[in-house]
Amino acid sequence: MSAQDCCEEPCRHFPEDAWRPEAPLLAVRGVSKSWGARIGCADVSFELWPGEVIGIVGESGSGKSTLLNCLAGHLAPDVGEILFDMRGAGLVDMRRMAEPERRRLARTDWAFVHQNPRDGLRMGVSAGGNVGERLMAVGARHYAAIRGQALDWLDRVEIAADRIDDRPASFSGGMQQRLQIARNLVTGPRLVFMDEPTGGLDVSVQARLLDLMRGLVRGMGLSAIVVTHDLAVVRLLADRLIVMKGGRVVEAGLTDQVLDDPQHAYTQLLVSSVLQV
Ligand SMILES: Nc1ncnc2c1ncn2[C@@H]1O[C@H](COP(=O)(O)OP(=O)(O)OP(=O)(O)O)[C@@H](O)[C@H]1O
Repeated sequence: MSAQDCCEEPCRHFPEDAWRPEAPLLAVRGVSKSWGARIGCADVSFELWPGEVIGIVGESGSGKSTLLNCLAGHLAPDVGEILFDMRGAGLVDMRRMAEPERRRLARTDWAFVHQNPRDGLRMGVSAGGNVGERLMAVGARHYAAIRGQALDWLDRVEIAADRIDDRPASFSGGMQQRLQIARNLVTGPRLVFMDEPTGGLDVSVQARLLDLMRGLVRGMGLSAIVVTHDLAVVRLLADRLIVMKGGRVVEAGLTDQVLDDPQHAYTQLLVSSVLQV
């Protein structure tokens, strides 16, 4: 498939300046991270393709967060390569990237949705400011345009326009999480990391958030890596699934295949422990 026959212009699956048919967006090769004798994650390899969502699942302590934090540059792996398809420069090893460049990526092409919205929002800044700030980080300067885009994004995440000047501390947990998503997606990042995005929310709030996230992910053709212990989240969001146990990948494949016909005993246990996925 080519950019021409993918979707309407501009095509987010195949951005013109980054179009390389054979290049994954992210290539992870043999990544390991330990704390002393304790394994965080061990020898993890996979590729993420443009427009693809990969879910990482496993029980508590299986290494999901360690891996995600290595991928997002929050932790330095002990060994292994994490290659990102930089615009115009091809796959670049993140370990060789200078810190300012990595920070610039985190503000522009990458986004990180934290489980706790307080970790991803500026609680002392208005909702509109939280969204606008990210736009300013990529060069937006025109106040009316920034406010207009912030309003548009608040609407997309179902936050009423009259809350634009309110601080997130006055929002419910679900609203805070939706605001964090708006802040992250407003600049159209090429890669989104999500750490338990629905964790800590009531079940009904989770369902609404998941529905919203699915619409945004599919509508924007986002590439994302979603860490969760909730199989319902990956069933709805992820094209492919990586199952971790004890820091290692024990099974990987298309989400429906892995969940409907799990091959590894641990995956079978995970799936059977959930009544309905
Ligand atoms: N900062 C740290 N110092 C020491 N050990 C750590 C640290 N962070 C994680 N670990 C260890 O690494 C292993 C993997 O932990 P990790 O948090 O990645 O698992 P997880 O699957 O994300 O768990 P959870 O779902 O509970 O967040 C665990 O044994 C954990 O104790």
